[in-house]
Amino acid sequence: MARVVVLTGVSSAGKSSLARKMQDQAERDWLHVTFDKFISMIPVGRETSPEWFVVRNAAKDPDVPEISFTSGPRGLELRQAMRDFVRVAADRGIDMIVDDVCTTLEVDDYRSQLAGHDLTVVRVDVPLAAAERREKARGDRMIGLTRNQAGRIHEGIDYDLTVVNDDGQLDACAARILAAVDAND
Ligand SMILES: Nc1ncnc2c1ncn2[C@@H]1O[C@H](COP(=O)(O)OP(=O)(O)OP(=O)(O)O)[C@@H](O)[C@H]1O
Repeated sequence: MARVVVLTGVSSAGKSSLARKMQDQAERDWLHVTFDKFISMIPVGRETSPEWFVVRNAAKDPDVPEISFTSGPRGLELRQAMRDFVRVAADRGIDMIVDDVCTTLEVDDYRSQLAGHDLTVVRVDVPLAAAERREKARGDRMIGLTRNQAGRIHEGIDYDLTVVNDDGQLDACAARILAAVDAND
């Protein structure tokens, strides 16, 4: 049985940062599996297309940028392939921290594929203002993606744990998740 922690939250919530912090803090070796790496395997410049991932202006107010990012047919297959990979690696006994932006569909699939493993699904929350500040500061993110995800991704999901990764809270959030996983042992 493997231990798998799925970190889900809006873009710039700090999922990757948290995963790396958990790796630093933990004594055991966790593999960090991130959707960013799967996207980076697509030929550069072709990531956004009707086939892979579709970017649309979703602004309700012209002064408030909002961008929707949805999967085309190959994007859906790639997302499924990432979850399949997580299942295969877990079956081989590899402990993983997975960072992904999940809706109910993805969380339900992780739960069904990882039945028999020790799975903890964590909502990585953050005040929208802090996430939007980070989104701007990063310089490599589409402005308005965080706001669009914040309005829809958490609906109907039953989380095992919620952490609020506000500014300065990275160490504490990582420690809290690791403690929750250890408590399952
Ligand atoms: N607790 C924190 N305090 C301050 N800055 C933070 C905190 N957590 C993350 N950040 C910063 O926020 C930015 C986004 O973090 P990160 O890449 O971890 O987010 P993410 O949720 O993985 O985003 P994406 O889904 O877009 O990949 C980074 O610049 C990171 O340094």
